Amino acid sequence: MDDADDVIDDLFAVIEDRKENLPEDSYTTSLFTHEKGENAVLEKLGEETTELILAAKDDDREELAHESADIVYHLLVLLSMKGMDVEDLRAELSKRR
Ligand SMILES: N=c1c2ncn([C@@H]3O[C@H](COP(=O)(O)OP(=O)(O)OP(=O)(O)O)[C@@H](O)[C@H]3O)c2ncn1[C@@H]1O[C@H](COP(=O)(O)O)[C@@H](O)[C@H]1O
Repeated sequence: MDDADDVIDDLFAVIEDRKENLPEDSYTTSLFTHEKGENAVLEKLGEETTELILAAKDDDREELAHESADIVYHLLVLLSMKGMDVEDLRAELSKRR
């Protein structure tokens, strides 16, 4: 795997590190410690999915890529919150091939 292939695994490792160490000035930490609990990340996923749909309707490929990345990041945070791993996602996708 080259650097680009590693990017999702690397991002998940950063998220796991934030969960364990809760550094200040980290957006990821703010999600793990949010007073709304997991609802904060669920709300973000809802908002960003709406933004993704609007970008698709506008045929705005740059915005579509931006919102896709926001969704993948927040999805990985959600998996981490649930004690799941990026491997669970990979396994589920592989099963469907
Ligand atoms: N991939 C992401 C990532 N994607 C989105 N976000 C944050 O998610 C929030 C998205 O919420 P909003 O859509 O409301 O954001 P916005 O600023 O209004 O932007 P728009 O979507 O409206 O353009 C923003 O604050 C983004 O900074 C992310 N924050 C962090 N990461 C990754 O996580 C790593 C660790 O980040 P920290 O935990 O902040 O150190 C970073 O190095 C990145 O690799």
